[in-house]
Amino acid sequence: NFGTVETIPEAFDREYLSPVQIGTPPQTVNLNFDTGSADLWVNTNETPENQQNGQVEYNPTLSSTAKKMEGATWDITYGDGSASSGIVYTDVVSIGGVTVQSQAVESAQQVSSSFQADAASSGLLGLAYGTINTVQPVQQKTFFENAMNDLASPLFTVNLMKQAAGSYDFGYINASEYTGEIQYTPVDNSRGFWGFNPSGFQVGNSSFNASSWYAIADTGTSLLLLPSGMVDIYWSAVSGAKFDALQGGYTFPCNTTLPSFTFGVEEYRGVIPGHFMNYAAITKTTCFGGIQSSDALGFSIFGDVALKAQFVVFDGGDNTLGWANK
Ligand SMILES: O=C(NNC1=NCCC1)c1ccc(Br)cc1
Repeated sequence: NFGTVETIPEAFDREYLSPVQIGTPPQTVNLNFDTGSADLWVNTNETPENQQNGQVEYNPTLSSTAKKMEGATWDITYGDGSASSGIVYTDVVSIGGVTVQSQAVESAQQVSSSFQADAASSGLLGLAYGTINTVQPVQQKTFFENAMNDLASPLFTVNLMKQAAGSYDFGYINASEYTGEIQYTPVDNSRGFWGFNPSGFQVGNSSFNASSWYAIADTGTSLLLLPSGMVDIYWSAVSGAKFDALQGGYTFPCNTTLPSFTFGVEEYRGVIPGHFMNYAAITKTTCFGGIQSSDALGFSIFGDVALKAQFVVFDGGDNTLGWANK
């Protein structure tokens, strides 16, 4: 079978939320689909009231198919320092018509401040490899891994949009969502991520700089995080741009016209329009850049700033990533 679900951007395209049905009768919660992690966790009736801000909850006691996973716990810390932890149930989970009968659904008994403040998001749905799922003592599979063998094709596609509804498709490739040919490239999943080797980059219409490095495709990270050498070259082309230690990255005058950023995947060239690199206004006149350094993280992240300019196939059958413009 196959299915599709819409994904809606929050302010500044900071994150994208998609409706997920959990339990019997189905309870719908909006979750942040995250190809950079592998836990499906939700705010529930067990999440302390003082750690919530109106989020919609999943209540396993109201689901006839919910089963507590005795003795199981989870505890996750994300790359931005946010964290959550709790206990585990299994229940029926459906996304866009694709159903997994017994999915590990992790109930949050503790969530950190950024999750507490995010009223629209009821939790995260991990789409990385289950080798980095945090459930103990028995590690659990992701929704995609549980669904994969029943899907028409063992893949999902990500079509994020700038300030507009996009979609996650499971089990099929919708040719109307991209232009040109899809460039497939091998995935290095040794760290549990959808890792790949970009082949270089280009700022605006200048020459292409061939270079091979390691990066991950991560829908859960908002920005495009690259080695500082590339980031410095990009922002050196923007008059008035500067590294602002107080803001923790490059800022630039909001009225500047920004150059595009092109990345290579083998011979393919993915183009990110210049205005996608304006992440958010800090003041009326100063804006925060969407391309920032990944040096502190250890490797590059193609987050939403890059992904919303692309159609990306996450193929769990042959462990490849497919890239196309749109
Ligand atoms: O945590 C990561 N991605 N997902 C999310 N971030 C914030 C909430 C969800 C992440 C993954 C790999 C690396 Br390297 C850095 C960060």
